[in-house]
Amino acid sequence: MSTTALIWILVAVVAVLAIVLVAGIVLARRRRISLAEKEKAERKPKGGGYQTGGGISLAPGGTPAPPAHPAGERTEVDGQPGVGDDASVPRDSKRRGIVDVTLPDEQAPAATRTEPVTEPVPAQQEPATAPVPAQRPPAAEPVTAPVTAPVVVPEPVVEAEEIEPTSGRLERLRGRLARSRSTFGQGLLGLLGGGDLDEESWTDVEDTLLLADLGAATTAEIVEKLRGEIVTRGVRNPEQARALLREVLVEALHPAMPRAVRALPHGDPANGGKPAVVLVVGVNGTGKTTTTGKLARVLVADGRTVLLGAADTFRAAAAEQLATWGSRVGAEVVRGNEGADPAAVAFDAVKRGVVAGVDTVLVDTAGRLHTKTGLMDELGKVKRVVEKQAEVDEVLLVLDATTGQNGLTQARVFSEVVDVTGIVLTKLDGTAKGGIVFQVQRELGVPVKLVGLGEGPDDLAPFEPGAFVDALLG
Ligand SMILES: Nc1nc2c(ncn2[C@@H]2O[C@H](COP(=O)(O)OP(=O)(O)OP(=O)(O)O)[C@@H](O)[C@H]2O)c(=O)[nH]1
Repeated sequence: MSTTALIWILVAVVAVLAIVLVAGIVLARRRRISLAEKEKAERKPKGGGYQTGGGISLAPGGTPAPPAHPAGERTEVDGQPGVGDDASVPRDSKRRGIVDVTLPDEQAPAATRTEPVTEPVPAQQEPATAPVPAQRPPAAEPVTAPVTAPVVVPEPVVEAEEIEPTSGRLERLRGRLARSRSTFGQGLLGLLGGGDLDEESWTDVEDTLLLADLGAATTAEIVEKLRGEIVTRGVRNPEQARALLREVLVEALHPAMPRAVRALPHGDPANGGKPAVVLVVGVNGTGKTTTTGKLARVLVADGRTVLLGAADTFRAAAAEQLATWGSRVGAEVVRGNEGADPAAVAFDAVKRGVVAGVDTVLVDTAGRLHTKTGLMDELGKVKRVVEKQAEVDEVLLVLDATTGQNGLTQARVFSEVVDVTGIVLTKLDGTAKGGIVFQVQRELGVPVKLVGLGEGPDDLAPFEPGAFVDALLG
Protein backbone atom coordinates (compact mmCIF):
# COMPACT_ATOMS: atom_id res chain seq x y z
CA MET A 1 0.00 0.00 0.00
CA SER A 2 1.35 3.35 -1.00
CA THR A 3 2.02 6.10 1.48
CA THR A 4 -0.69 8.21 -0.09
CA ALA A 5 -3.27 5.50 0.44
CA LEU A 6 -2.23 5.17 4.11
CA ILE A 7 -2.62 8.90 4.63
CA TRP A 8 -6.13 8.78 3.15
CA ILE A 9 -7.13 5.93 5.40
CA LEU A 10 -5.87 7.86 8.48
CA VAL A 11 -7.78 10.97 7.44
CA ALA A 12 -10.94 8.93 6.99
CA VAL A 13 -10.55 7.32 10.44
CA VAL A 14 -9.97 10.75 12.08
CA ALA A 15 -12.99 12.15 10.27
CA VAL A 16 -15.19 9.25 11.43
CA LEU A 17 -13.92 9.67 15.02
CA ALA A 18 -14.62 13.42 14.88
CA ILE A 19 -18.18 12.78 13.64
CA VAL A 20 -18.78 10.22 16.41
CA LEU A 21 -17.43 12.63 19.00
CA VAL A 22 -19.61 15.50 17.83
CA ALA A 23 -22.66 13.25 17.66
CA GLY A 24 -21.92 12.01 21.20
CA ILE A 25 -21.69 15.52 22.59
CA VAL A 26 -24.94 16.55 20.89
CA LEU A 27 -26.72 13.50 22.19
CA ALA A 28 -25.43 14.04 25.71
CA ARG A 29 -26.64 17.64 25.64
CA ARG A 30 -29.99 16.56 24.35
CA ARG A 31 -30.30 14.07 27.13
CA ARG A 32 -29.47 16.63 29.74
CA ILE A 33 -32.05 19.05 28.43
CA SER A 34 -34.71 16.45 28.29
CA LEU A 35 -33.93 15.48 31.86
CA ALA A 36 -34.34 19.03 33.02
CA GLU A 37 -37.58 19.37 31.14
CA LYS A 38 -38.85 16.23 32.75
CA GLU A 39 -38.01 17.61 36.15
CA LYS A 40 -39.83 20.78 35.27
CA ALA A 41 -42.80 18.91 33.98
CA GLU A 42 -43.01 16.90 37.15
CA ARG A 43 -42.80 19.92 39.49
CA LYS A 44 -46.01 20.50 41.35
CA PRO A 45 -47.62 23.92 41.27
CA LYS A 46 -46.14 26.07 43.95
CA GLY A 47 -47.46 25.34 47.33
CA GLY A 48 -50.42 23.33 46.15
CA GLY A 49 -51.11 21.85 49.52
CA TYR A 50 -47.54 20.69 49.83
CA GLN A 51 -46.25 20.55 53.32
CA THR A 52 -42.55 20.55 53.97
CA GLY A 53 -40.99 18.38 56.54
CA GLY A 54 -40.70 21.45 58.73
CA GLY A 55 -44.44 21.76 58.90
CA ILE A 56 -44.65 24.96 56.90
CA SER A 57 -47.83 25.07 54.95
CA LEU A 58 -47.55 26.76 51.55
CA ALA A 59 -50.53 28.22 49.79
CA PRO A 60 -50.59 28.88 46.08
CA GLY A 61 -50.35 32.56 45.23
CA GLY A 62 -53.31 34.30 43.76
CA THR A 63 -55.73 31.82 45.21
CA PRO A 64 -58.82 33.00 47.06
CA ALA A 65 -58.26 34.57 50.44
CA PRO A 66 -57.30 32.09 53.13
CA PRO A 67 -60.09 30.77 55.29
CA ALA A 68 -61.38 33.17 57.87
CA HIS A 69 -59.47 33.34 61.11
CA PRO A 70 -60.83 30.83 63.56
CA ALA A 71 -61.78 33.76 65.73
CA GLY A 72 -64.66 34.20 63.36
CA GLU A 73 -66.06 30.89 64.45
CA ARG A 74 -65.45 31.33 68.08
CA THR A 75 -68.37 31.56 70.32
CA GLU A 76 -68.70 31.84 74.00
CA VAL A 77 -68.44 28.12 74.38
CA ASP A 78 -65.46 27.46 72.17
CA GLY A 79 -61.93 28.80 72.43
CA GLN A 80 -62.12 32.46 73.14
CA PRO A 81 -60.46 35.05 70.99
CA GLY A 82 -57.28 36.40 72.42
CA VAL A 83 -56.49 40.03 72.51
CA GLY A 84 -54.58 40.81 69.38
CA ASP A 85 -56.41 38.12 67.46
CA ASP A 86 -58.56 39.17 64.61
CA ALA A 87 -61.83 40.37 65.94
CA SER A 88 -64.48 37.80 66.40
CA VAL A 89 -67.49 38.03 64.25
CA PRO A 90 -70.16 39.15 66.63
CA ARG A 91 -72.71 36.53 67.28
CA ASP A 92 -75.62 38.45 65.92
CA SER A 93 -74.56 41.74 64.47
CA LYS A 94 -72.31 43.24 61.89
CA ARG A 95 -68.71 43.62 62.80
CA ARG A 96 -67.51 47.09 63.46
CA GLY A 97 -63.92 48.04 63.83
CA ILE A 98 -62.62 50.66 66.14
CA VAL A 99 -61.29 52.39 63.04
CA ASP A 100 -64.85 53.19 62.07
CA VAL A 101 -65.29 55.58 64.92
CA THR A 102 -65.43 59.10 63.61
CA LEU A 103 -64.07 61.68 65.91
CA PRO A 104 -66.15 64.80 66.09
CA ASP A 105 -65.09 68.20 65.03
CA GLU A 106 -64.82 70.21 68.22
CA GLN A 107 -66.93 72.92 66.67
CA ALA A 108 -69.41 70.62 65.03
CA PRO A 109 -73.02 71.20 65.91
CA ALA A 110 -74.31 68.80 68.44
CA ALA A 111 -76.67 67.12 66.06
CA THR A 112 -73.87 65.91 63.82
CA ARG A 113 -71.58 64.61 66.49
CA THR A 114 -70.86 60.96 66.64
CA GLU A 115 -68.97 61.09 69.85
CA PRO A 116 -70.02 63.33 72.63
CA VAL A 117 -66.84 63.87 74.50
CA THR A 118 -63.35 64.71 73.49
CA GLU A 119 -62.29 67.49 75.76
CA PRO A 120 -63.40 68.76 79.13
CA VAL A 121 -66.56 70.72 78.96
CA PRO A 122 -67.95 73.18 81.44
CA ALA A 123 -70.25 70.63 82.96
CA GLN A 124 -67.32 68.42 83.83
CA GLN A 125 -65.53 71.20 85.60
CA GLU A 126 -68.32 71.83 87.99
CA PRO A 127 -67.68 71.11 91.59
CA ALA A 128 -68.41 67.55 92.49
CA THR A 129 -71.20 68.56 94.77
CA ALA A 130 -73.15 70.54 92.20
CA PRO A 131 -76.71 69.34 91.78
CA VAL A 132 -76.09 68.33 88.26
CA PRO A 133 -79.02 68.75 85.96
CA ALA A 134 -80.45 71.97 87.21
CA GLN A 135 -77.24 73.92 87.39
CA ARG A 136 -75.68 72.77 84.22
CA PRO A 137 -75.37 75.50 81.60
CA PRO A 138 -77.28 74.63 78.47
CA ALA A 139 -74.03 74.76 76.51
CA ALA A 140 -72.90 71.66 78.28
CA GLU A 141 -75.77 69.60 77.02
CA PRO A 142 -74.38 68.88 73.54
CA VAL A 143 -71.89 66.67 75.30
CA THR A 144 -74.40 63.89 75.03
CA ALA A 145 -75.01 64.39 71.38
CA PRO A 146 -78.08 62.93 69.80
CA VAL A 147 -76.28 60.57 67.45
CA THR A 148 -75.00 58.55 70.33
CA ALA A 149 -77.76 59.88 72.47
CA PRO A 150 -78.11 57.57 75.36
CA VAL A 151 -81.20 55.56 75.32
CA VAL A 152 -82.10 55.72 78.93
CA VAL A 153 -84.22 52.82 79.86
CA PRO A 154 -85.71 53.31 83.26
CA GLU A 155 -86.85 49.93 84.30
CA PRO A 156 -89.29 49.84 87.12
CA VAL A 157 -89.22 46.63 88.98
CA VAL A 158 -92.39 45.02 87.81
CA GLU A 159 -91.95 41.97 89.89
CA ALA A 160 -89.34 42.18 92.55
CA GLU A 161 -87.17 39.15 92.14
CA GLU A 162 -85.75 37.49 95.12
CA ILE A 163 -82.02 37.81 95.08
CA GLU A 164 -79.96 35.28 96.91
CA PRO A 165 -77.95 36.69 99.75
CA THR A 166 -74.39 37.19 98.72
CA SER A 167 -72.71 35.94 101.82
CA GLY A 168 -71.85 32.28 101.87
CA ARG A 169 -72.45 31.92 98.16
CA LEU A 170 -69.16 30.20 97.58
CA GLU A 171 -70.10 27.57 100.12
CA ARG A 172 -73.52 27.17 98.56
CA LEU A 173 -72.08 26.90 95.09
CA ARG A 174 -69.17 24.68 96.02
CA GLY A 175 -70.76 21.76 94.24
CA ARG A 176 -70.16 23.63 90.99
CA LEU A 177 -66.45 23.14 91.45
CA ALA A 178 -66.87 19.40 91.15
CA ARG A 179 -64.66 19.10 88.11
CA SER A 180 -61.76 20.88 89.74
CA ARG A 181 -62.39 19.04 92.95
CA SER A 182 -61.69 15.70 91.35
CA THR A 183 -58.19 16.95 90.58
CA PHE A 184 -57.45 18.40 93.97
CA GLY A 185 -59.60 16.40 96.31
CA GLN A 186 -59.24 12.97 94.83
CA GLY A 187 -56.04 13.47 92.87
CA LEU A 188 -53.81 15.38 95.25
CA LEU A 189 -55.15 14.04 98.49
CA GLY A 190 -54.92 10.55 97.10
CA LEU A 191 -51.25 11.07 96.37
CA LEU A 192 -50.33 12.86 99.57
CA GLY A 193 -52.36 10.79 101.95
CA GLY A 194 -51.20 7.49 100.54
CA GLY A 195 -48.19 6.81 102.72
CA ASP A 196 -44.54 7.19 101.79
CA LEU A 197 -43.85 9.60 99.01
CA ASP A 198 -41.06 8.70 96.63
CA GLU A 199 -39.71 10.82 93.79
CA GLU A 200 -42.26 9.38 91.43
CA SER A 201 -45.12 10.40 93.72
CA TRP A 202 -43.79 13.94 93.86
CA THR A 203 -43.61 14.04 90.08
CA ASP A 204 -47.24 12.95 90.06
CA VAL A 205 -48.15 15.71 92.50
CA GLU A 206 -46.37 18.19 90.26
CA ASP A 207 -48.15 16.89 87.16
CA THR A 208 -51.50 17.08 88.88
CA LEU A 209 -50.97 20.71 89.82
CA LEU A 210 -49.77 21.57 86.34
CA LEU A 211 -52.79 19.87 84.82
CA ALA A 212 -55.04 21.93 87.03
CA ASP A 213 -53.45 25.05 85.48
CA LEU A 214 -51.54 26.29 88.48
CA GLY A 215 -48.61 27.16 86.30
CA ALA A 216 -44.99 26.10 86.66
CA ALA A 217 -43.90 28.71 89.18
CA THR A 218 -46.78 28.21 91.62
CA THR A 219 -46.53 24.45 91.23
CA ALA A 220 -42.83 24.45 92.06
CA GLU A 221 -43.45 26.66 95.07
CA ILE A 222 -46.27 24.50 96.39
CA VAL A 223 -44.42 21.24 95.87
CA GLU A 224 -41.35 22.57 97.63
CA LYS A 225 -43.41 23.76 100.55
CA LEU A 226 -45.29 20.47 100.80
CA ARG A 227 -42.12 18.40 100.67
CA GLY A 228 -40.51 20.43 103.40
CA GLU A 229 -43.52 20.54 105.68
CA ILE A 230 -44.39 16.88 105.31
CA VAL A 231 -40.97 16.03 106.72
CA THR A 232 -40.87 18.78 109.35
CA ARG A 233 -44.32 18.04 110.69
CA GLY A 234 -44.02 14.30 110.29
CA VAL A 235 -47.26 14.05 108.33
CA ARG A 236 -48.39 10.45 108.43
CA ASN A 237 -52.10 10.18 107.76
CA PRO A 238 -54.63 11.57 105.26
CA GLU A 239 -56.10 14.05 107.76
CA GLN A 240 -52.75 15.64 108.41
CA ALA A 241 -52.01 15.67 104.69
CA ARG A 242 -55.31 17.37 104.02
CA ALA A 243 -54.71 20.04 106.64
CA LEU A 244 -51.26 20.73 105.31
CA LEU A 245 -52.42 20.86 101.71
CA ARG A 246 -55.21 23.25 102.66
CA GLU A 247 -52.80 25.51 104.46
CA VAL A 248 -50.29 25.58 101.62
CA LEU A 249 -52.93 26.19 98.95
CA VAL A 250 -54.63 28.98 100.91
CA GLU A 251 -51.30 30.63 101.48
CA ALA A 252 -50.53 30.46 97.76
CA LEU A 253 -53.77 32.37 97.13
CA HIS A 254 -52.55 35.33 99.19
CA PRO A 255 -55.53 35.63 101.51
CA ALA A 256 -54.47 39.09 102.60
CA MET A 257 -55.09 40.62 99.19
CA PRO A 258 -57.93 43.16 99.29
CA ARG A 259 -60.93 41.61 97.61
CA ALA A 260 -63.74 44.03 98.27
CA VAL A 261 -65.32 45.31 95.06
CA ARG A 262 -65.05 49.07 95.19
CA ALA A 263 -68.62 49.79 94.23
CA LEU A 264 -69.83 52.06 96.97
CA PRO A 265 -70.47 55.75 96.32
CA HIS A 266 -68.30 58.67 97.28
CA GLY A 267 -70.45 60.41 99.84
CA ASP A 268 -74.20 60.51 99.58
CA PRO A 269 -75.26 60.63 95.93
CA ALA A 270 -78.53 62.27 96.96
CA ASN A 271 -76.47 65.14 98.32
CA GLY A 272 -74.02 65.67 95.53
CA GLY A 273 -71.86 62.64 96.24
CA LYS A 274 -70.58 60.80 93.20
CA PRO A 275 -71.48 57.24 92.36
CA ALA A 276 -68.85 54.56 92.32
CA VAL A 277 -67.89 53.65 88.78
CA VAL A 278 -67.00 50.10 87.88
CA LEU A 279 -65.71 49.27 84.42
CA VAL A 280 -66.14 45.68 83.36
CA VAL A 281 -63.56 44.75 80.73
CA GLY A 282 -62.48 41.59 78.97
CA VAL A 283 -62.56 39.74 75.71
CA ASN A 284 -65.97 39.05 74.25
CA GLY A 285 -67.65 35.89 75.32
CA THR A 286 -65.89 35.70 78.65
CA GLY A 287 -69.06 36.66 80.46
CA LYS A 288 -68.77 40.43 80.86
CA THR A 289 -72.42 41.22 80.33
CA THR A 290 -73.56 38.36 82.50
CA THR A 291 -71.13 39.38 85.22
CA THR A 292 -72.28 43.00 85.02
CA GLY A 293 -75.87 41.84 85.44
CA LYS A 294 -75.01 39.49 88.29
CA LEU A 295 -73.03 42.21 90.02
CA ALA A 296 -75.96 44.59 89.70
CA ARG A 297 -78.06 42.04 91.55
CA VAL A 298 -75.47 41.73 94.27
CA LEU A 299 -75.53 45.49 94.75
CA VAL A 300 -79.30 45.75 94.64
CA ALA A 301 -79.53 42.95 97.19
CA ASP A 302 -77.28 45.10 99.34
CA GLY A 303 -79.78 47.96 99.10
CA ARG A 304 -77.84 49.98 96.54
CA THR A 305 -79.15 51.79 93.51
CA VAL A 306 -77.44 50.85 90.29
CA LEU A 307 -77.25 52.21 86.76
CA LEU A 308 -75.96 50.05 83.95
CA GLY A 309 -74.03 51.39 80.98
CA ALA A 310 -74.17 49.19 77.90
CA ALA A 311 -70.92 50.28 76.30
CA ASP A 312 -70.52 47.00 74.46
CA THR A 313 -71.83 48.45 71.26
CA PHE A 314 -70.34 45.81 68.99
CA ARG A 315 -73.07 43.34 69.59
CA ALA A 316 -76.58 44.63 69.41
CA ALA A 317 -77.88 41.93 71.69
CA ALA A 318 -75.38 42.78 74.41
CA ALA A 319 -77.33 45.95 75.21
CA GLU A 320 -80.57 43.99 75.09
CA GLN A 321 -79.08 41.40 77.39
CA LEU A 322 -77.99 44.07 79.83
CA ALA A 323 -81.38 45.79 79.63
CA THR A 324 -82.97 42.51 80.64
CA TRP A 325 -80.65 42.24 83.61
CA GLY A 326 -81.49 45.85 84.47
CA SER A 327 -85.21 45.30 84.30
CA ARG A 328 -84.98 42.34 86.63
CA VAL A 329 -83.49 44.43 89.39
CA GLY A 330 -84.99 47.80 88.59
CA ALA A 331 -81.75 49.31 87.36
CA GLU A 332 -81.76 52.02 84.74
CA VAL A 333 -79.82 51.18 81.60
CA VAL A 334 -78.05 53.66 79.36
CA ARG A 335 -77.23 52.36 75.97
CA GLY A 336 -76.07 53.73 72.64
CA ASN A 337 -77.10 52.91 69.15
CA GLU A 338 -75.44 49.87 67.70
CA GLY A 339 -71.98 50.82 66.54
CA ALA A 340 -71.87 53.91 68.74
CA ASP A 341 -68.59 54.87 70.30
CA PRO A 342 -68.31 52.86 73.52
CA ALA A 343 -66.60 55.80 75.22
CA ALA A 344 -69.56 58.00 74.43
CA VAL A 345 -71.99 55.51 75.91
CA ALA A 346 -69.82 55.08 78.99
CA PHE A 347 -69.70 58.82 79.39
CA ASP A 348 -73.45 59.15 79.01
CA ALA A 349 -74.03 56.37 81.52
CA VAL A 350 -71.84 57.90 84.17
CA LYS A 351 -73.26 61.35 83.54
CA ARG A 352 -76.75 59.98 83.92
CA GLY A 353 -75.71 58.10 87.04
CA VAL A 354 -74.43 61.32 88.58
CA VAL A 355 -77.66 63.11 87.66
CA ALA A 356 -79.85 60.31 88.93
CA GLY A 357 -77.84 60.07 92.13
CA VAL A 358 -77.33 56.33 91.99
CA ASP A 359 -74.83 54.57 94.20
CA THR A 360 -73.04 52.65 91.48
CA VAL A 361 -72.60 52.83 87.75
CA LEU A 362 -71.55 49.55 86.16
CA VAL A 363 -70.21 49.91 82.64
CA ASP A 364 -70.12 46.85 80.42
CA THR A 365 -67.44 47.51 77.80
CA ALA A 366 -66.61 45.81 74.53
CA GLY A 367 -63.58 43.60 74.24
CA ARG A 368 -63.78 42.82 70.60
CA LEU A 369 -60.80 44.63 69.20
CA HIS A 370 -58.36 43.85 66.48
CA THR A 371 -55.14 44.83 68.07
CA LYS A 372 -53.58 45.73 71.35
CA THR A 373 -53.29 49.28 70.08
CA GLY A 374 -56.99 49.32 69.31
CA LEU A 375 -57.74 48.00 72.74
CA MET A 376 -55.46 50.52 74.34
CA ASP A 377 -57.03 53.35 72.41
CA GLU A 378 -60.52 52.33 73.21
CA LEU A 379 -60.26 51.34 76.83
CA GLY A 380 -57.97 54.24 77.55
CA LYS A 381 -60.52 56.52 75.96
CA VAL A 382 -63.42 54.99 77.87
CA LYS A 383 -61.57 55.53 81.12
CA ARG A 384 -60.44 59.07 80.29
CA VAL A 385 -63.87 60.10 79.19
CA VAL A 386 -65.61 58.57 82.20
CA GLU A 387 -63.18 60.27 84.52
CA LYS A 388 -64.44 63.61 83.33
CA GLN A 389 -67.62 62.74 85.18
CA ALA A 390 -66.54 60.64 88.11
CA GLU A 391 -63.63 58.62 89.35
CA VAL A 392 -63.27 55.08 88.06
CA ASP A 393 -63.10 53.04 91.22
CA GLU A 394 -62.80 49.55 89.94
CA VAL A 395 -61.72 47.97 86.69
CA LEU A 396 -62.83 44.37 86.74
CA LEU A 397 -61.21 42.10 84.21
CA VAL A 398 -63.45 39.20 83.31
CA LEU A 399 -61.59 36.02 82.38
CA ASP A 400 -63.05 32.76 81.23
CA ALA A 401 -61.47 30.06 83.39
CA THR A 402 -61.99 27.42 80.72
CA THR A 403 -59.57 29.12 78.33
CA GLY A 404 -56.50 28.46 80.46
CA GLN A 405 -53.35 30.00 79.05
CA ASN A 406 -55.28 32.06 76.54
CA GLY A 407 -57.06 33.74 79.43
CA LEU A 408 -53.73 34.49 80.98
CA THR A 409 -52.45 36.09 77.81
CA GLN A 410 -55.55 38.25 77.70
CA ALA A 411 -55.06 39.17 81.30
CA ARG A 412 -51.52 40.34 80.63
CA VAL A 413 -52.54 42.49 77.71
CA PHE A 414 -55.48 44.05 79.51
CA SER A 415 -53.42 44.80 82.56
CA GLU A 416 -50.93 46.63 80.37
CA VAL A 417 -53.72 48.64 78.83
CA VAL A 418 -55.78 49.57 81.86
CA ASP A 419 -55.11 49.52 85.51
CA VAL A 420 -56.97 46.34 86.35
CA THR A 421 -57.97 46.36 89.99
CA GLY A 422 -59.76 43.04 90.26
CA ILE A 423 -60.40 39.83 88.37
CA VAL A 424 -63.62 37.99 87.84
CA LEU A 425 -63.00 34.40 86.89
CA THR A 426 -66.07 33.05 85.14
CA LYS A 427 -67.17 29.55 84.15
CA LEU A 428 -65.25 27.89 86.95
CA ASP A 429 -68.19 25.50 87.03
CA GLY A 430 -67.23 24.14 83.64
CA THR A 431 -63.58 23.38 84.14
CA ALA A 432 -61.25 21.06 85.94
CA LYS A 433 -58.64 23.78 85.81
CA GLY A 434 -59.64 25.79 88.83
CA GLY A 435 -55.95 26.21 89.48
CA ILE A 436 -55.96 29.10 87.04
CA VAL A 437 -56.98 31.25 90.02
CA PHE A 438 -53.51 30.78 91.50
CA GLN A 439 -51.75 31.59 88.28
CA VAL A 440 -53.76 34.65 87.38
CA GLN A 441 -53.17 36.25 90.73
CA ARG A 442 -49.51 35.46 90.69
CA GLU A 443 -49.02 36.73 87.15
CA LEU A 444 -50.91 39.96 87.54
CA GLY A 445 -50.55 40.65 91.21
CA VAL A 446 -54.23 41.54 91.12
CA PRO A 447 -56.71 39.74 93.35
CA VAL A 448 -59.45 37.53 92.02
CA LYS A 449 -62.45 39.25 93.54
CA LEU A 450 -65.38 37.32 92.14
CA VAL A 451 -65.96 33.95 90.58
CA GLY A 452 -68.67 32.91 88.16
CA LEU A 453 -70.04 29.48 88.96
CA GLY A 454 -72.91 29.17 86.53
CA GLU A 455 -75.26 30.93 84.19
CA GLY A 456 -77.90 31.61 86.81
CA PRO A 457 -78.47 35.20 87.96
CA ASP A 458 -77.04 34.57 91.39
CA ASP A 459 -74.18 32.33 90.36
CA LEU A 460 -71.57 34.94 91.13
CA ALA A 461 -69.68 34.49 94.35
CA PRO A 462 -67.11 36.53 96.17
CA PHE A 463 -63.76 34.86 96.05
CA GLU A 464 -62.58 33.66 99.42
CA PRO A 465 -59.35 31.65 99.40
CA GLY A 466 -60.28 29.48 102.39
CA ALA A 467 -63.74 28.58 101.13
CA PHE A 468 -62.40 28.06 97.63
CA VAL A 469 -59.71 25.64 98.76
CA ASP A 470 -62.23 23.82 100.96
CA ALA A 471 -64.46 23.45 97.94
CA LEU A 472 -61.57 22.11 95.91
CA LEU A 473 -60.56 19.59 98.54
CA GLY A 474 -64.13 18.37 98.88
N1 LIG B 1 -71.24 28.14 82.94
C1 LIG B 1 -71.08 29.44 83.03
N2 LIG B 1 -71.43 30.21 82.01
C2 LIG B 1 -71.26 31.56 82.13
C3 LIG B 1 -70.71 32.14 83.28
N3 LIG B 1 -70.65 33.48 83.07
C4 LIG B 1 -71.14 33.71 81.84
N4 LIG B 1 -71.52 32.55 81.25
C5 LIG B 1 -72.09 32.35 79.93
O1 LIG B 1 -71.14 32.75 78.97
C6 LIG B 1 -71.81 33.23 77.81
C7 LIG B 1 -71.22 34.55 77.40
O2 LIG B 1 -71.54 35.51 78.38
P1 LIG B 1 -71.73 37.04 78.03
O3 LIG B 1 -72.02 37.71 79.32
O4 LIG B 1 -72.66 37.25 76.90
O5 LIG B 1 -70.25 37.39 77.56
P2 LIG B 1 -69.68 38.78 77.08
O6 LIG B 1 -68.27 38.79 77.50
O7 LIG B 1 -70.51 39.90 77.54
O8 LIG B 1 -69.78 38.61 75.53
P3 LIG B 1 -69.92 39.74 74.39
O9 LIG B 1 -71.14 40.51 74.68
O10 LIG B 1 -70.00 38.93 73.14
O11 LIG B 1 -68.70 40.56 74.48
C8 LIG B 1 -73.28 33.28 78.16
O12 LIG B 1 -73.90 32.16 77.62
C9 LIG B 1 -73.29 33.21 79.68
O13 LIG B 1 -74.46 32.63 80.17
C10 LIG B 1 -70.32 31.26 84.36
O14 LIG B 1 -69.82 31.68 85.40
N5 LIG B 1 -70.54 29.95 84.17
